Amino acid sequence: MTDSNRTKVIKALTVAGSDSGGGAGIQADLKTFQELGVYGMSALTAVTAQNTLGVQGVYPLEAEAVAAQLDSIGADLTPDAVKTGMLFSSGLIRTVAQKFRQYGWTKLVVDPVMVAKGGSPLLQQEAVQALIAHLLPLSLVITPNIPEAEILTGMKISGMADREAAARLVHAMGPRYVILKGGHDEEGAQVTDLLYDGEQFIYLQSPRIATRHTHGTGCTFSAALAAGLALGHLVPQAVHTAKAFIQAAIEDGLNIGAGHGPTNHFAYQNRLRGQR
Ligand SMILES: Nc1ncnc2c1ncn2[C@@H]1O[C@H](COP(=O)(O)OP(=O)(O)O)[C@@H](O)[C@H]1O
Ligand SMILES: Cc1ncc(COP(=O)(O)OP(=O)(O)O)c(N)n1
Repeated sequence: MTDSNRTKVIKALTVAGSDSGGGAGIQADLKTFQELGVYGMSALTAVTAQNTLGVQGVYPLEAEAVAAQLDSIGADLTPDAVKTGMLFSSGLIRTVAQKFRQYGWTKLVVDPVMVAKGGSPLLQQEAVQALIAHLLPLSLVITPNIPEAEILTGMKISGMADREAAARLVHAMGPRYVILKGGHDEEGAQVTDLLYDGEQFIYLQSPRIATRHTHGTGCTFSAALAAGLALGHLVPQAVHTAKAFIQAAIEDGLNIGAGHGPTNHFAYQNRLRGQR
């Protein structure tokens, strides 16, 4: 293939932590990008020692190292969309936000990762204000789960009316779209993710899957969303694909390790290929 007849390569960037177990973080994001036909790039914020049993260690990188990775990408490889995951500290959040402004990366999905499933903190408490002040105003979409929305808004969420109220409050912090994910609401046979654009609510429902193999669901969902945006889809369309991607990935979850196994990043494409 010559340089001139190459088709355009769609690229997405994840700014997140590494999960040594491969189910969440950078690893989940890159697998998801690849499965959706998007070239994946990464800027690492932290290394975690992690497996299906939990998080055994968290080792954040220096802000200088994160800035250098973003500069290397910014100087050469413009991403078509960007997502953030684990950012750990207010210093890293300020650095990342400053680089996003510098390079004009506005197709931005913020997954406000705070705590891993086993309870280990992935964002320092004092960094929540930095997230609100520096990153939310830059974001196109934010994808909190229910506990994250409670921390961002300071309100207790119980029931759909509370979720709508919380989505309004988060929207007022700057993102153009809020997706308040419903995985932590264990009521009922359906899981409902709420999409709010500042005017109307869209309810994305899917059957609740009874499984403990849900490690990395939030990372995978937000990465699928970023991949869709990179491909040029509008937010409502990209959310539908992300929901289908995560549904398939949870349904075919991987029973590896002794704890919460990861979702199956192959599942969505396997189904499209008729291999299940
Ligand atoms: N048991 C489940 N069955 C079906 N979908 C689920 C289940 N748990 C989570 N999801 C989906 O996975 C995505 C992540 O949800 P959630 O668990 O709320 O976030 P997080 O992984 O960030 O804690 C959402 O799209 C949600 O609807
Ligand atoms: C390195 C790293 N980043 C993010 C997470 C949290 O991932 P999430 O998709 O919310 O999945 P669970 O932790 O809830 O399984 C993580 N664990 N590690």
